[in-house]
Amino acid sequence: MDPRYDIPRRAAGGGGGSANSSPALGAQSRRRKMPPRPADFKLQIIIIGSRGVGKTSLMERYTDDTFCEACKSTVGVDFKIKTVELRGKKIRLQIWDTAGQERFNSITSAYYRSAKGIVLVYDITKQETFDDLPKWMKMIDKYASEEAELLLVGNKLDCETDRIISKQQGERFASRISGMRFCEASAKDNFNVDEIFLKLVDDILSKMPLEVSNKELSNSVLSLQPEPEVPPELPPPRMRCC
Ligand SMILES: Nc1nc2c(ncn2[C@@H]2O[C@H](COP(=O)(O)OP(=O)(O)OP(=O)(O)O)[C@@H](O)[C@H]2O)c(=O)[nH]1
Repeated sequence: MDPRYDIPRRAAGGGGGSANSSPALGAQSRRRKMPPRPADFKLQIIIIGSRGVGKTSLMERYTDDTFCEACKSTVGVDFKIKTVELRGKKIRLQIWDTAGQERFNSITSAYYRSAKGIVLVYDITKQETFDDLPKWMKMIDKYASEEAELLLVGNKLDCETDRIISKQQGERFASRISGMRFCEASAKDNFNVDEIFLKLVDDILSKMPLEVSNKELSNSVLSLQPEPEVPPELPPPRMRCC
């Protein structure tokens, strides 16, 4: 993986060995403990694509390193937060996972506008999820910001023997859309999952003019009051369970 993608790995065993320290040392280290540095930056990323392509699985693999074999379909939208460090900045990522079912489009479309990055997913073993891509591009054109970074992901790479959509087909689709990147991944095998999100964030940061990023930076540092996780005009996301 690119060494610039310097993400804090979840500490194995939960917290630097303090569980084995003596009580006195524990108290001492507690006194010395610095409060975590607040995030410099907030970014929203939205995951879209047809039903069952693995949007939730990619999000959960990235944020919690878990995989669910028999998940329920997402209803409306769900989200997770993950903090990453990139280009010397601490970035708080808000990742929106949207329902693939068309009947939720009126809810999910409201979340496109604020996304700085869009992950469009299809399933390499399901032709119809690839055929649906132009429909999702129409949603992007209609509802997303023109500046949003786009990444096309062919998921379920672990199912190579059932593959219907070749890598070249995915590449060709992405190459026809200005600035769209492409990769294949497997949420199940945890292949290319970190890379999807980190590459997208890196692209977002790299295209931000310095003055804009400084402005956004100071805005986010100044607005330390709790921010609403959901845009106020939108209904709260409906959570799913596995
Ligand atoms: N083999 C394999 N199965 C996967 C992978 N990712 C997801 N799945 C499975 O595909 C099914 C659908 O996954 P979800 O993550 O719920 O798909 P989704 O796109 O969020 O679906 P909707 O919420 O209905 O839009 C589940 O049974 C997952 O276990 C993968 O990389 N490989």
